Amino acid sequence: MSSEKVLIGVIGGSGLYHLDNLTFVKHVNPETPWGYPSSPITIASLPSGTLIAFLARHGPGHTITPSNVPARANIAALKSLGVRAILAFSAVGSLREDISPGTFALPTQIIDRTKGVRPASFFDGSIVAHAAFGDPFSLKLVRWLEGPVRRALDAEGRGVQLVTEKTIVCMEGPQFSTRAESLMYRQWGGDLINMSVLPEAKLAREAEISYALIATATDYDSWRPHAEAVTAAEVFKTLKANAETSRHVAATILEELNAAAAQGDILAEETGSMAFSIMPRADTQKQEEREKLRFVLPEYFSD
Ligand SMILES: CSC[C@H]1O[C@H](OP(=O)(O)O)[C@H](O)[C@@H]1O
Ligand SMILES: Nc1ncnc2[nH]cnc12
Repeated sequence: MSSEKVLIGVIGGSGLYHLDNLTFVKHVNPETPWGYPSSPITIASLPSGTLIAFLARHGPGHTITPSNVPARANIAALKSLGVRAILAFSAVGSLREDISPGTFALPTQIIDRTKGVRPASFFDGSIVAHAAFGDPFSLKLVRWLEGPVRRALDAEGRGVQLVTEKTIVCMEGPQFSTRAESLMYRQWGGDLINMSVLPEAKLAREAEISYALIATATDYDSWRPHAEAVTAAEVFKTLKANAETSRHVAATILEELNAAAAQGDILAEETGSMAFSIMPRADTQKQEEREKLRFVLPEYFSD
């Protein structure tokens, strides 16, 4: 564990393997009870000297498939550094005509289409917990982000639009969806699609970390009649510009985000949220399981 606490963690997705305008401090690679994170975590300082943590979800050279991202180690490692709020970025497909490639979105709902092959809980032994997940993103954090992200996009001057209140489908991959699936997700109410927001968002909730996603649209997936179905080449066309804009957004808002997290209100929904989710059998809990869980939730599993 680090002695310097870092409140804000940033997870970079496809195309976003580093941030700009930060002073590099060090790399850390905490071993967690769930293994090592996707990559060493970069600790960097903002102009004020405030530290933030950056983690590349697929590794710095994009060598980890969405199904193999060590999400438990990633979230546990960030929590061990003191992280209380995560701003995650993701390249996503659009399921709506008005969300054109290049658009940024702050989703508020998720439809889970992963296939049960990803470990999705810290509670996989005999200590049972049922985290609330009706609102899978931290709504206070999402609402807070709207203004600063919109202002950052306006200031960049590329005309990038921000849309809110959207539903993201998380599919297993690594292959993209069929046309029939893509059409079905639209009927279900999906607006965006990726392969990464789960189990990341679930694990952040279990670790009592406020979590929000900036979804950056790269393509129209495969639902449009008479249009090509999505290919990786199509995604790559927009990925670089989206990553540049993501870096601009991060550089613009992180100082303010850290100040808001330090003040506390945007963390309020998640802090303490697991207190009534863990089945109350402390007397029978196995010591080795308590030790593992102490790594992410010291509040509930300290002796
Ligand atoms: C490169 S296309 C599919 C890939 O991109 C997204 O990654 P991330 O969410 O980490 O930006 C999507 O979820 C898939 O993993
Ligand atoms: N169409 C798509 N489906 C799933 N994940 C994606 N990431 C970027 N575009 C995607």
